[in-house]
Amino acid sequence: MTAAVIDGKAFAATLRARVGDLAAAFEAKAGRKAGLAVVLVGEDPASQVYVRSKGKSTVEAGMNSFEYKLPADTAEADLLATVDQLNADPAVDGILVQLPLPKHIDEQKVIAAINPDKDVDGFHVTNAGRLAVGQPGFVPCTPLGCLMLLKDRLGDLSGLDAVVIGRSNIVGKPMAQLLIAESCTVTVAHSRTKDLAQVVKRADIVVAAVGRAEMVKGDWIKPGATVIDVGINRVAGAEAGKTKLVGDVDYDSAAAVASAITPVPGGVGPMTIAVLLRNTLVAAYRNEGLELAADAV
Ligand SMILES: Nc1nc2c(c(=O)[nH]1)N[C@@H](CN(C=O)c1ccc(C(=O)N[C@@H](CCC(=O)O)C(=O)O)cc1)CN2
Repeated sequence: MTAAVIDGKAFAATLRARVGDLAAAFEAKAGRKAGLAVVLVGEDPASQVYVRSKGKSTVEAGMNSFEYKLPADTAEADLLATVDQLNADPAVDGILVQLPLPKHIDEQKVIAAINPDKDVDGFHVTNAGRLAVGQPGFVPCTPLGCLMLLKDRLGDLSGLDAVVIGRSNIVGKPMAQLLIAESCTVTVAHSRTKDLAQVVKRADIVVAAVGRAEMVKGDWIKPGATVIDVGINRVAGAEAGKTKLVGDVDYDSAAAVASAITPVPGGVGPMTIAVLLRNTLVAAYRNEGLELAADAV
């Protein structure tokens, strides 16, 4: 079997276009644009790229982008003051603090300071709780993007066996919650899971979010399974001095067994920013008390 390639880049472009249409409708109804504030602390090169891309995509979708670039030695209290200021700003519907933060800043404290109704990253404990009990809130962008790709590919997920490899607050745990809500039978595996290969072999759906380059091998995959690779690992390329991006899944061996698989790059990654725009749009509608159909975006 050669797996179908799940084209996250194309899906994300369609989602961004839909958000753009609804952002225009929002502006017509509310008399203002939806707004996303992104805060970057420090000069991590990858974070700079992501933040630039978020700003550009936000503007392209017809929303306002507010960028705050703070030096790496910013005091935690000053970052918290910036978050407070954004919480109080009615032009700001969504707030995102780019992670990782410099080591001297307590990430959990900063996330806790964001108004949950502007927390378009879905990282606040209130939104984690809402997801766990099935209340409306914000769901972290990467796992929600994975779920959109899965539902687009498979339709109804109920009754399927799903294994999520990784238990982070940002991907693994919310991914498991989303799959439970879709009536999958969910196993959360991680670095200490015994017989990981055997656990993965049971799964109709594999979501790899473990952060280890090409760890999941093709002979771990059940024939016909759908494989979602969340990993983004930079490794040495074939040419001396060159690097390349690979996922957490050994793509070639997995693609020989799976029925469908996301590539890296071009799979889950582009969905993260598209879903961020979607969450910001939803925040704007909610903040203005405007109706947005549940299946609109
Ligand atoms: N506050 C947040 N911080 C971080 C998040 C997040 O969702 N919220 N996620 C990641 C980084 N991230 C967005 O911030 C992100 C990662 C990857 C991509 C992406 O499109 N990747 C491309 C490859 C890009 C490349 O060439 O390097 C792909 O996979 O095709 C977008 C956004 C950590 N921090």
